[in-house]
Amino acid sequence: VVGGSNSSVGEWPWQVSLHTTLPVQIHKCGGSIISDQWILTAAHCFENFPLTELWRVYSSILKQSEITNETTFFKIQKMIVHPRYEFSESGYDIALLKLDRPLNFSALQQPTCLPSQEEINMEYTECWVTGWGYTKEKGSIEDTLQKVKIPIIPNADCQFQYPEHRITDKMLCAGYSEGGKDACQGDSGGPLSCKFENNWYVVGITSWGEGCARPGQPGVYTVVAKFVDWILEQTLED
Ligand SMILES: COC(=O)Nc1ccc2c(c1)CCCCCCC[C@H](NC(=O)/C=C/c1cc(Cl)ccc1-n1cnnn1)c1nc-2c(Cl)[nH]1
Repeated sequence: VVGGSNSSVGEWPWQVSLHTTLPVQIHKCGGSIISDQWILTAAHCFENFPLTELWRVYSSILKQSEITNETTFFKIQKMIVHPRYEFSESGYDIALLKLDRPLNFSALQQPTCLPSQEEINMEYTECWVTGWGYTKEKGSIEDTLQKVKIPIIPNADCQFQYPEHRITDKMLCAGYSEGGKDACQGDSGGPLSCKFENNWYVVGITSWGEGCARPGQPGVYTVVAKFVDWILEQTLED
């Protein structure tokens, strides 16, 4: 996250850190708790790491330094990548992870709400992107979970800013025309969380952008509302 600040304990209790263990253990992506056994994240995180055995899910973490060999984690029982995903910039950048066991909700780990399916993206006026990603383009993973408030912008404006891309209705863009605040490498898969009538919703999944926090190059997010049917089909089936 570029231009953000440190989150406090329990501020984003649905945020998880997804690690792979080989060749060394490192943070790879963010994710969001949406039920006691399901994590919502980005499909692109698994492109070169499709084996569930290689992944660890850490919840109720504020600092990456809290993670040691003794820290408990969840294994992934099932990984569902959207069947129409090809690469981030063509959309459908969404995946579901079923945990090997249900997690117990607490102040530090609990689900966020899925948005309703109506097109109300523009009514969200309080949206934040969170993650342990870089704070500048050639950065490194942050220890403390970062947060930054970023406005959702109309897709028409976003399409003008990305003339070589097709910004679909299943993508949303968020950013400041002057840049300076954005997601960045290591944040993907994490939530764009919006507060609406005193509840928090995972409105977007951090997906891609041209550089980080550049003027006129907003971040592009998967519109979760467009996939609620798919999410329910995949998760309620179990
Ligand atoms: C010590 O541990 C580490 O350094 N870990 C570690 C450190 C970094 C990374 C990994 C692990 C995961 C790589 C593979 C999966 C994921 C591959 C793609 C992923 N993209 C993003 O997270 C965000 C993109 C992004 C999203 C928005 Cl909305 C706006 C601008 C964006 N950016 C444009 N340019 N940079 N950001 C990424 N993530 C990383 C890179 Cl490197 N790129």
